[in-house]
Amino acid sequence: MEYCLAVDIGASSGRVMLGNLEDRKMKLKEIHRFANNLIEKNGHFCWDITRLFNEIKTGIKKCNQLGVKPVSIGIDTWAVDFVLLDEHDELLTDAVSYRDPRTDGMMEEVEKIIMKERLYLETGIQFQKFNTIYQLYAIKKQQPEVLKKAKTFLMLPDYLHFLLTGKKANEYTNATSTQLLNAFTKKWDKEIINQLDLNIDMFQEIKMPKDKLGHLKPELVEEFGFDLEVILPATHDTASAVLAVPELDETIYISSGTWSLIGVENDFPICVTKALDYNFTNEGGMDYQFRFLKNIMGLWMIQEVHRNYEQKYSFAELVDLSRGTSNFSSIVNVDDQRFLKPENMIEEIQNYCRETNQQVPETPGEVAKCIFDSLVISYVQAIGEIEEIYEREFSTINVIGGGSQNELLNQLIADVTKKEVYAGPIEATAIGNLVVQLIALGEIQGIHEARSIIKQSFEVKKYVHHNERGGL
Ligand SMILES: Nc1ncnc2c1ncn2[C@@H]1O[C@H](COP(=O)(O)OP(=O)(O)O)[C@@H](O)[C@H]1O
Ligand SMILES: C[C@H](O)[C@H](O)[C@@H](O)C(=O)COP(=O)(O)O
Ligand SMILES: [Mg+2]
Repeated sequence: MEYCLAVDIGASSGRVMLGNLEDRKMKLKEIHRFANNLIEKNGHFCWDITRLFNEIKTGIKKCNQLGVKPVSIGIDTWAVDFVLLDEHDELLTDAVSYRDPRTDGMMEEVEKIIMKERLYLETGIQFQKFNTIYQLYAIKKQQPEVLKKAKTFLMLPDYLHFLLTGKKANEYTNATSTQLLNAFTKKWDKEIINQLDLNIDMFQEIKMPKDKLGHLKPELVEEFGFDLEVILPATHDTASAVLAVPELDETIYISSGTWSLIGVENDFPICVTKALDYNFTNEGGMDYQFRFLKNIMGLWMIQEVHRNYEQKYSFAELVDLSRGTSNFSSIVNVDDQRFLKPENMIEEIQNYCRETNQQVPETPGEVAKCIFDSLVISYVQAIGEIEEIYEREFSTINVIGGGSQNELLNQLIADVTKKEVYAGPIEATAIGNLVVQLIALGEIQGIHEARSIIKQSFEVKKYVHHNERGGL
């Protein structure tokens, strides 16, 4: 019975989870949790990558207090963001966030060189202004000397694994989110990279989930009191999360955290014109599966409202406050770019409602209800697009991640879609991270057995639509 460590760092919080199998059930223990947030550094919105690494080390050391010695560790985070290293393996860049405005206008600049249709056919990746391709193009335009000096490109989980082991590689699932990896060759698309002159030599070898990257640097073995082997999970957190969906047949998943990622799992990329028009993406998964999904602004909006109210209301309290506002029904387009990084989310929502001649939310409950109702509208739109492209209906929706604790939202989804809604596992990302390690260690045969174990190990709540409640 081996213990493994999964480190899941989302945009709002990180957690170090200890996992193992007992009687063919998965046991999961949260041994460290920490906040994550943007910081302003050198004029950009960044992640405090040094603090995040120190939090990981704090979590690893807590194993000693528990008297356990895990054998492996894997780290996953959000997608697209990266760092560049110089010839001495020192940081050339900060860990700039995808919410930073440095990529404003870059998609249009790239499109002057590579047509959208071609980029989509080669990579299958959605057009988001924050994709890695546009972040790198921004560096090329704004700091050309930095791109020229770069010897190593590492996405954030790659970099954290490098800090642990000294080994460099780009993990496949996260690399697909860059919009620079070819969906068919599964390798860096050298033609696209060279056409944009993005320094092809800095990209590293593509490694797959289950690959063993290496053991800890000796000084860390000394610091922790035990060794660990890095076994690559699906380092894109959503790729890990979807591995933990207990039942995928007939199911549309909603990975509900800072973002809402809504989609289905596929054996091949879907790059048809309609998928491009609806801006769906084909992110890579373990065993070369694809996640055909759409990004929806997600619970980021309520996170910002929580911050605007200076954490006066918990997320659960904001949900409860929204229940008492049934006569409030204003809706915003959650996917409007104005909500990606507004100065003040409450004011941005109020301005939107004012500009669209709708009732302006004034109380915390009204603001929260506007967000939850508006998210469901966007989910319904995406579900309709998925069923149109697949030319079939899906009978169930599985909400995974922290957002699956929002019982009001889960019920709203069931009421409006009239589909069965399953909520959980909450820590789907960490669970998906762990199953990959356990598969690599030979403790689980493969993803089918893993999903069966997950189904028996974790609570999933069911919601059905209540006729008397009606829709929105
Ligand atoms: N008790 C709760 N009730 C309702 N919503 C909750 C609760 N706990 C967490 N959430 C929601 O879960 C979100 C965080 O989900 P999580 O998957 O941890 O995000 P990420 O991985 O992006 O950091 C919060 O923004 C909040 O909206
Ligand atoms: C920017 C990306 O679209 C984003 O990272 C998304 O892919 C994702 O992984 C979100 O994860 P959270 O846990 O931060 O919601
Ligand atoms: Mg997450």
